[in-house]
Amino acid sequence: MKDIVVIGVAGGSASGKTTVVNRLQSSCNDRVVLLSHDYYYKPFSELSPEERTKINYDHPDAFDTELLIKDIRKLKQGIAIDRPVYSYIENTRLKETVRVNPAKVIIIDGFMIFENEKLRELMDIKVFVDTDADERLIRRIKRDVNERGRSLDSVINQYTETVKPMHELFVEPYKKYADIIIPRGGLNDIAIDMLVHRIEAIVEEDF
Ligand SMILES: Nc1ncnc2c1ncn2[C@@H]1O[C@H](COP(=O)(O)OP(=O)(O)O)[C@@H](O)[C@H]1O
Ligand SMILES: Nc1ccn([C@@H]2O[C@H](COP(=O)(O)O)[C@@H](O)[C@H]2O)c(=O)n1
Repeated sequence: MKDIVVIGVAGGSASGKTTVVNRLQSSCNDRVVLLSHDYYYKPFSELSPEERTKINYDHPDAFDTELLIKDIRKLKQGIAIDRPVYSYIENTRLKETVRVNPAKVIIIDGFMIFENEKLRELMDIKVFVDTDADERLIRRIKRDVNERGRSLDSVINQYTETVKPMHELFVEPYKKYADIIIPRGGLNDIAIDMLVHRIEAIVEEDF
């Protein structure tokens, strides 16, 4: 039996990670499972909803990365997990969980997944989705206003106060660990096709 392969997909907020991962998943169907670092945001349930809007969500302390590491290790041992479900609208974890069964390829996505050494060491292939900051900001404004229930002012304040400075501390410096860098994000067909072929080759091997 071949080892399970873990692929990490990092890159700044709104760089196109989800778009890349969805395209990888749809080419490889149920042979690939996805765990997003964002599922593992701490619930901060001891704080009021108002207090939770003020948290720095771009700092490593906002995540329960130890739980993600434990869950990846279980999947690698062939054990199913129940992963958390996170709401960006309520800024907390929901009560339900989602069962994730082991698969030959595990994709981990998250803007700062290369920052944590223990997490990084679990990854066999590291991909960084690289998109200019101005494009990421425009995409983030549209997404957070349309999908995450945020006001324009709150998105701009959060970006200048935490997202941008934390990106410079915890995302950009760790790009050097990537094996593959995808410029321009989710619409880079050539880079995504190459990755899909690599993953297809892995899942076609004898299990
Ligand atoms: N190449 C692109 N051009 C324009 N918009 C894009 C592109 N790639 C992604 N988007 C949009 O930008 C937003 C963020 O993309 P997403 O894939 O969710 O990024 P991430 O997972 O890195 O935060 C989404 O609303 C998505 O539809
Ligand atoms: N309650 C939360 C939790 C996270 N965020 C922001 O989400 C960004 C990460 O998601 P991407 O899909 O953009 O990688 C991160 O930059 C956090 O600022 C939030 O706004 N609220």
